[in-house]
Amino acid sequence: MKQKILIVEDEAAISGAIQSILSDEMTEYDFIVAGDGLEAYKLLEKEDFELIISDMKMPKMTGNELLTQTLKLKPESTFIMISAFGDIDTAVGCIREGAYDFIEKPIDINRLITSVKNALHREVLKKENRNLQSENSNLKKKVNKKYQMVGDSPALKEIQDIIDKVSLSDARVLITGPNGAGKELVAHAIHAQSDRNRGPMVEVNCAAIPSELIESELFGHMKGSFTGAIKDKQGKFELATGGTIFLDEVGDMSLSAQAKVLRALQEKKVSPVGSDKEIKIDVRVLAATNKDLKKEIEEGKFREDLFHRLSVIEISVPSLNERLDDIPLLIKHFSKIISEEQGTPKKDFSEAAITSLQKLNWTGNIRELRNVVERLMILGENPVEAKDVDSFVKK
Ligand SMILES: Nc1ncnc2c1ncn2[C@@H]1O[C@H](COP(=O)(O)OP(=O)(O)OP(=O)(O)O)[C@@H](O)[C@H]1O
Repeated sequence: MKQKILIVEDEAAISGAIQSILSDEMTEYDFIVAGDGLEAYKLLEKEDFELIISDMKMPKMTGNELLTQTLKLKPESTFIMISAFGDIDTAVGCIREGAYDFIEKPIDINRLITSVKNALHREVLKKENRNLQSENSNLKKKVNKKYQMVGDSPALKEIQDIIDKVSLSDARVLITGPNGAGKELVAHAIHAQSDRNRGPMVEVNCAAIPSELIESELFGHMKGSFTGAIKDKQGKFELATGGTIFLDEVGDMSLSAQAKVLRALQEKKVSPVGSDKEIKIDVRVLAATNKDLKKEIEEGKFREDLFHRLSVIEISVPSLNERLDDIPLLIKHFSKIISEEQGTPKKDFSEAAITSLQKLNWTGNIRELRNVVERLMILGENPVEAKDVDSFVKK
């Protein structure tokens, strides 16, 4: 079905001329004519028009009244006003009221065609923009869902509160806590909620990179700067420009790498290995560790100055054993996402099964709970019962 343009004009000769000229130029639209403002308004109540081209002086309802009433009814409507009485004041008044353009009579055909084409182009852009906005908000919802922190224990609520606050700033955050407790999730949530979410989130697992390569990994290198450097490579700090760098397992970084990271944070610049040029960096730094960094400092394994640079804010993620209240919601959450990911039916867990699970010792924290839920969904009955927990969860 073609989209429609409404022409509102009490002089049939003029509306006929406008209709004939525009329909020759724009064959993809249907042009409908109304003889006065009231007739137009009745049509507008029933149908949508891409554009309304309206005379000002008409019986029953003037163009100005039509403009005001229509914008109340459909605020997104686009109007081009036409008037023989066009003086600057009328034109300015119409535009101020919300009209897109104002054309004086006698109508200059080229001016009319250009104005109509521009208005329609603007409509296309408006639609594209609306689609992009809804796509963007769907994507954001998906990202936020992926990094959603499930749980209603006081400890988790406190963490969520801190995340909400630190997301508004660029402050460095050190996230501590045992393995599998959700440190990485906290880092992603901070990035996703911050203004930097349009930029990249670059993760570096400091424990997984051999100490002789960490400098090149973080700051990049120039071709030929060491054996194996066969081409120039950008470092993670540079790749994270405009976004966030997440230094996971930061407590496992060698002392020499720590010194270089400290310099990068102090000077907000990095130098690729084998280069004397310096690259300015604009990144937010988040770090995580399961080590007790104060103890590492005492033992001479971690630099105190770097610790203070990284831990402007510290978020300590408690073990699952310290927030057993979160277990029921986490089970529900994992059962849902596991069945979605694997296309298997969702399973319920009986009250007794949940209570049994709350009595276990969760040394592997939430990661371990997720694995156990997955195992019980595969091996257990539906609903999963306490006896399934006894049979399939060895502790
Ligand atoms: N509150 C939570 N709600 C839902 N899922 C969670 C929550 N906390 C952690 N998870 C999930 O548990 C798993 C382990 O979390 P994560 O990787 O963030 O832990 P970690 O502390 O960074 O672990 P490690 O120190 O071993 O790297 C992930 O699959 C994560 O999505």
